[in-house]
Amino acid sequence: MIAFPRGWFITGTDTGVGKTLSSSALLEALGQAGVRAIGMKPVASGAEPDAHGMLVNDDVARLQAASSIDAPASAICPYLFRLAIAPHLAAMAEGREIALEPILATYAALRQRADIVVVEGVGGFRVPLGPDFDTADLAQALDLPVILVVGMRLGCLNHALLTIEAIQARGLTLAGWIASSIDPDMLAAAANLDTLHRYIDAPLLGHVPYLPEPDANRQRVAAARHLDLGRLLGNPHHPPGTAYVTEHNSVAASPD
Ligand SMILES: Nc1ncnc2c1ncn2[C@@H]1O[C@H](COP(=O)(O)OP(=O)(O)OP(=O)(O)O)[C@@H](O)[C@H]1O
Ligand SMILES: C[C@H](N)[C@H](N)CCCCCC(=O)O
Ligand SMILES: [Mg+2]
Repeated sequence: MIAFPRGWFITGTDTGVGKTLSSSALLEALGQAGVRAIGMKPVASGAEPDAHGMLVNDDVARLQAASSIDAPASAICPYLFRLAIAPHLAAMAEGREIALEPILATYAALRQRADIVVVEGVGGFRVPLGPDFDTADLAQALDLPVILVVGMRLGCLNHALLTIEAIQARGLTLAGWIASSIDPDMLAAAANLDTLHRYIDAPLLGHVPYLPEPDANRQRVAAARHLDLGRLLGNPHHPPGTAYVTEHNSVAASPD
């Protein structure tokens, strides 16, 4: 019996900070460890028509490519909108509303097929989805531990600490955080990382350095090498006989 968590809700300090890169890298590492893992993007805004006129969202495509289980975009993204704007506004522009139930149904269906579901939010932790709910409510409804991706740029300290306050205010568990160096010119980057280390009472799951790799698949594989899956999955209290992922991403039986 492999004792895996059901998955994680991936949030970020903002939009464009590395949630998709980190989510796909996590999926990559899980797949390499033999785990049946699939990515989910409940709400995506910003899509372009492909050669067949089908709307394609880059996040969804990257999560699909990283997953070890095949699924069509519609099975992992119940709400896909054309305009690359706040999702509730993108929905409004199409005369649609985002509701919780279809998202929970999509997640439940994925849970039937995968050991682990990596759910990528949209933007930061408190993005409005409709008149009476937002992404924090969604995280709460999914009841998954949260991984925070901190985009390392000036301003990230405040965004990270406020986001963690909001996560905890919802009674959710911060399973860990990932630093993503999105700004190669950030001043005092190491000192900022050290400050986050001291303030954040949750494990650093990895620091993804600046990876200017234009190919998304190669960038994902490179980023996966910087994640410590053992720290995310492993813990000192494995019940004897369960299997877990070691720091070398190999599934191993825990010592009796
Ligand atoms: N560590 C990094 N090194 C180099 N480029 C990065 C890094 N992290 C993210 N990027 C790039 O920054 C852009 C935004 O990253 P990503 O799409 O993962 O952000 P996001 O938080 O998922 O954004 P959104 O809110 O739109 O979902 C992408 O082009 C990605 O390749
Ligand atoms: C379009 C972008 N890439 C994201 N998908 C949506 C980001 C929503 C941010 C909303 C906000 O906090 O202002
Ligand atoms: Mg994304």
